[in-house]
Amino acid sequence: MQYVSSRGEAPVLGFADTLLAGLASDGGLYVPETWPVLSADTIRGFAGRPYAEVAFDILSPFVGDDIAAADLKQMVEDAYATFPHPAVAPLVQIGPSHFLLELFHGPTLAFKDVAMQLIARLMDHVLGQREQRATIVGATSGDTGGAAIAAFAASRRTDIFILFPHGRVSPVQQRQMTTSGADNVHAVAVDGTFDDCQALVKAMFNDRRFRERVALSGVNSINWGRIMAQIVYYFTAAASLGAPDRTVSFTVPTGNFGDIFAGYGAKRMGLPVERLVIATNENDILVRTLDRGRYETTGVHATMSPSMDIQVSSNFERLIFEASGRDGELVRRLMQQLGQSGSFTLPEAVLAAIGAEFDAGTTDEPATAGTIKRMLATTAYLLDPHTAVGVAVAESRLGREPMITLGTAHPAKFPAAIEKATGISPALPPSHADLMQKREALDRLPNEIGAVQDYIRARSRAVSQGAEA
Ligand SMILES: Cc1ncc(COP(=O)(O)O)c(C=O)c1O
Ligand SMILES: N[C@@H](CCOP(=O)(O)O)C(=O)O
Repeated sequence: MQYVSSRGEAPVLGFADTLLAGLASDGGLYVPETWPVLSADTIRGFAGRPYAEVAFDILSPFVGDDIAAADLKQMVEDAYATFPHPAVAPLVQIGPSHFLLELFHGPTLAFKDVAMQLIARLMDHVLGQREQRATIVGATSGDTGGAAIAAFAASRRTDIFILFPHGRVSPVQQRQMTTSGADNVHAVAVDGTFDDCQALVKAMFNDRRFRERVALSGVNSINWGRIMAQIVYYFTAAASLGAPDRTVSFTVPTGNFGDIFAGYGAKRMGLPVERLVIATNENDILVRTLDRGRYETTGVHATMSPSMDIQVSSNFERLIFEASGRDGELVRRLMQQLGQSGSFTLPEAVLAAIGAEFDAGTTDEPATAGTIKRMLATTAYLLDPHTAVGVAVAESRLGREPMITLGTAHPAKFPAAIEKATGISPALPPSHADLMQKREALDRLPNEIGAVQDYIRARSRAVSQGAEA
């Protein structure tokens, strides 16, 4: 399988190079040159099979010959063995035709573990084959960072630098990033928002000299490996409800648009999906864009679902590329306008193509808290605030087909918000029992690219070893 950039100017790469590249050299995001399509019989056959087996079948065409099948199989099995739940991503019924896909049974209690546990293994494998080291950078609004650190702390070939917005992540999220004790892990609190952290990461990728010097790689959902791994659970969930003989819809709590783009990918691969519903908190840029065709950043609001406090939704670029018939020149122009003025307007045909596949809805803070409280009272199910945004939006869009809302985090990651909504303070699972007692290690940096690059240059072993093992 080959991968092309959404901006059309970067070299076409194979899977292993795409995985290590993170962002394309023209600033675009990689997508597969063609979407593999699975037959109805293949999809039907996923029902009831172990998650790791289904994952191997779905991921194999994306990986192609770059990794031997036996190695890929082993890495997939090892990745999902870290999930204590036997189903990995179980489905729970919360209404007559409404289901929750619980994606938070991994090591850091968030859906990010599903992809991160796998791509850490894939990257170490590829780096090992090449006898190289890499410097991983990531921006996080809370969950990506913890999941990446948990997955890469055991890596022998990477140093990982995670930038998070100072004071804007929950205490549990912060401690998941600052207490690993691993010497290849660097947690950095930046004086800024998540969007600032993400802009710093993209600026580092766009600085060719720096990128080459430190052998830069990324683990945000700008990396195709993340999206690829997240496609799998759309298939397992839908197949368990009767797909392909029954159509389903998905509602996805959305920030950076990676998770819902994976749902779009599943649809392109043949999964019968009626609607993909984007659910946002008060940071509703995507809802406004689908309504009016104008993508316009307005400044970020802090909410009780902090991991979705995002304005620049990176993976929307991948969708524009697809919805425009893969017009890299258009994507380049729109992204340039976004950089210059903080906004762009979608051509009507592109907006119509997006509207044909996606719905979007937003919910405010009182409604999110009300949903957590009501769900607890009526079903004894405790939602985390991000999942609650999804449930609130999904409830206004239930149709004849089953609706699957993605449960993206465990409520115990956000105890203050849950306690405020319900009066209950959820306990962390036993795997996290000593988290709040562990010693923290972090550094604080200004929102300045020079300061961040100096920090990384001084600590990356890819630099001191000339990007070689
Ligand atoms: C708990 C939680 N829910 C939802 C999201 C939004 O997912 P995405 O950024 O892929 O749209 C995130 C962050 O990405 C998250 O951490
Ligand atoms: N919500 C995310 C933001 C980064 O998203 P990613 O999926 O692109 O890594 C987080 O929790 O950090």
